[in-house]
This record gives sequence, C-alpha cells and structure tokens, in this order.
Amino acid sequence: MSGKKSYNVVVLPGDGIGPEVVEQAVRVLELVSSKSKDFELNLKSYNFGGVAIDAAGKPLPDDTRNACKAADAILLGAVGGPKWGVGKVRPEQGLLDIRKELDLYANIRPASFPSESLLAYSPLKESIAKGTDIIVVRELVKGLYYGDRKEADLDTPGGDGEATDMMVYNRADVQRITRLAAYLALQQSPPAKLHSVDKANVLATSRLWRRVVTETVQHEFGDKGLELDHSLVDSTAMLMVSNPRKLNGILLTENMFGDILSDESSVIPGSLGLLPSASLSGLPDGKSRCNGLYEPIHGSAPDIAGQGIANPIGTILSAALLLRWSLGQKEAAENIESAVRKVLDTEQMGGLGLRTKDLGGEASTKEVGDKVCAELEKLL
Ligand SMILES: NC(=O)c1ccc[n+]([C@@H]2O[C@H](COP(=O)([O-])OP(=O)(O)OC[C@H]3O[C@@H](n4cnc5c(N)ncnc54)[C@H](O)[C@@H]3O)[C@@H](O)[C@H]2O)c1
Ligand SMILES: CC(C)[C@H](C(=O)O)[C@@H](O)C(=O)O
Ligand SMILES: [Mg+2]
Repeated sequence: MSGKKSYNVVVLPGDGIGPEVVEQAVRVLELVSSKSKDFELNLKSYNFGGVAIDAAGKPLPDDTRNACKAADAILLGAVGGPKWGVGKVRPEQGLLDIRKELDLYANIRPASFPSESLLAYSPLKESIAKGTDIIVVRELVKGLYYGDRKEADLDTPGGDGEATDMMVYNRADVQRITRLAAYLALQQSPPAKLHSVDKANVLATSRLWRRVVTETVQHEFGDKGLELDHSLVDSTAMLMVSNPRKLNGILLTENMFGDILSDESSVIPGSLGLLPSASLSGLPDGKSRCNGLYEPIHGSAPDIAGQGIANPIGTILSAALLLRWSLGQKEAAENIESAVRKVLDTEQMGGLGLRTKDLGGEASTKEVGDKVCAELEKLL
C-alpha cells in the first residue's frame, strides 16, 4: 500500500474544442498526480454531448451517468455544435441532465485577471478594467432552464404557434445558493461584498429572490459583517462593462441571468477562453463530499474547432479548482495557478508572455499546455 489517497476523476472531453482544451488540462492533472506524495488521480474519459449522440444516440449515456455519479470530481470540456443543431436530441440536454441529477446547484465563475499582464488585452480601458475581481455565483438547477416547457408547433395550419418556458424558484432554492455565496464571501478578508442581481421590478420569482436573499443574510449571517446590495439585471449588465470594480465581490444571481452575466464578465480579463468554473452540490468547506463538475465557461467554439488554436487556460484553471474544492488539494491548485500566471506574464514581469490567438498571440493550444507543464514541474 502506497498510503496515497486515490481519487477517481471522470473526464468528459465533449465536442468542438472541448477535447483540445481538455487534453492540456489532463496533462496538467497527470503531472500533478505523478509528482504528488499524498494523492494520485485515476482519470478516465467518457462520451458526452454530441459525440455520445453519434455513438449511443443520447447525450448522456448510462455508463457516463453512472461514472459521473460515482466520481470524486468531473472535468468537462464543452458540448454542442452545428452538427447537432437545435434538433430534438441536443448535446446541451446532457449537460442540463447531469447538473440536475448531481444537484449541482451552485455554479461558481470567477472573473478576475489570472495575470495583470493581460490588462493590455482587455477591450476595456486599463483604468476601467484594472482591479476587477468578481465571482459570479449562479443558481444552476432551477429557473427557466428547468421549468415546464411547451415547444411551439409552427407546422400545423391555424395553430397559434405559442411556446412556453416556465421560471420557478422556491424559498429553499434561494436559501441554499445564498448560503453558498455568503460562505464564499466570508472566505475573503475582509468579507467580500454580496451583490444580488434580479429583475424584481417585473418578475415574481425575482421578488421572492430579493426577499429570501435579504432574510437569509440577515438571519444567518447578520453578525458576520456581510454587506449586501441588490440591483436589477439590466443596469448591472451595463455596469459590468462601464465600471466593473463596483461589482467586485460575489455576484449572486439566478440561472439565466448568471449564464449571460458570466460570459459578459469574461471580456474584462480579455477572453472567454480564460475563465474557469465549478458546479457544486454543497459548500466547498472540506466537511461535505463536494462532488463537483469543473468546466471552462466557454462552449465548443465551432468557429475555431480542429485548428489547435483554442485557449486552454480556462480548462486548466478549472482543473485547479477541481483539486482545491473537490479533492481538498490546495497546494496543487495553487501551483497550477502560479504556473499559468508565469506562462501568461510578460518578460518584464518575469514570465514567458505566451498567448493564444484570442489574446493577441500566436501560440497553439499544445504550446500553452507544454509551457504550463514545464513551469509546473519546477514547482512540484
Ligand atoms: N458548457 C458547455 O458545454 C457550453 C457552454 C457554452 C456554449 N456551449 C455550446 O457551444 C456551442 C457554440 O456556442 P457559442 O459559439 O455561442 O459560444 P462559444 O463559447 O463556443 O464561443 C463564443 C466565441 O468565443 C470563442 N472562444 C470560446 N472559447 C474559446 C477558447 N477556449 N479559446 C479561444 N476562443 C474561444 C469562440 O471561438 C467564439 O468566437 C453551442 O452549441 C453552445 O450550446 C456549450
Ligand atoms: C450549453 C448551455 C446549456 C450552458 C448553459 O446555458 O448553462 C452554457 O451556456 C454554460 O454557460 O455552461
Ligand atoms: Mg453559457
């Protein structure tokens, strides 16, 4: 017996650039595993998304589902693409199903600069982007994504062609995501500000959201010095790109608003390809088994798939979050983040300044993976 902890990590490369970026994150995880005295990772890939539709007729085949349920953590690339269109069997449905089945209610999407040297690549002026540090906490298993739905019948003559998507939230849904957001806010010193975002001037679900967030923070965290404010999603979207530092802290919101605002937040550090995410079923406090799914926030990027130019940093940073939050391996996570910073930093900052095309560079996906591994090796 080696005495090492052993973790099973399910890998779901998916479609488009998914396998390209996941390959680099897997190399990083394998390196960390081979060098660690404390733990080892057993990584195994499964079909998921469009490739699973092609192979098995459904986006979430049973063997994939079972492996995900038994895993210590899951690493995902991305699913979807024009090949599967918006037809009846869609790759994205597999993602919605696995989130629901594992009850991954908390989607955490940090939008900060992995390296200050990226400031020059932000489409925002440096004076506006500098110092942005927002963590989007998005409710992930309710809302419009999971309510009753009626597809429009546009082919029957005389029909009204009506479609419906129902948005449902209840008190418990809002309480648990608020607790997780508060937990993350309290991890920072001083505690991060909590910004709750809704559309309470129009939607009943948002009025419920606003009241339950307020009550949960007051009743359960009233003595912890947590600051909470509320804002409407439309003006928040404007603020995100005009004065994003005003949103520094934890941005707590429902499923659809969080999907949109997190993609918007990625323009601040400069590329959608940079941002990682974690989808968790409980607090990442080391006490509960945190069976999480980790993925970059971007999609399968059909426009650049197969060219070897996708930015793998969001997926590599997702692997770091996986180590930290699902496996409790903080040091390994920090080493990966340091290696990424070193690769992105410019020479003046003691780094390599290596970047893919989305960040104005010429490096390939594999070159970035090579350099992150080389820098990581020095730290292990
Ligand atoms: N979690 C997921 O699996 C996930 C997330 C979002 C979208 N999708 C799916 O992906 C497909 C394409 O969606 P889309 O085009 O709207 O969004 P997308 O995120 O795939 O791409 C948007 C733009 O960002 C660029 N981009 C994305 N990731 C990049 C990276 N790592 N490096 C460099 N550039 C990158 C793309 O080239 C594209 O120009 C759709 O089928 C969608 O449903 C899946
Ligand atoms: C592919 C899609 C279902 C997914 C979402 O909307 O949640 C994606 O956009 C994301 O952000 O992970
Ligand atoms: Mg999205």
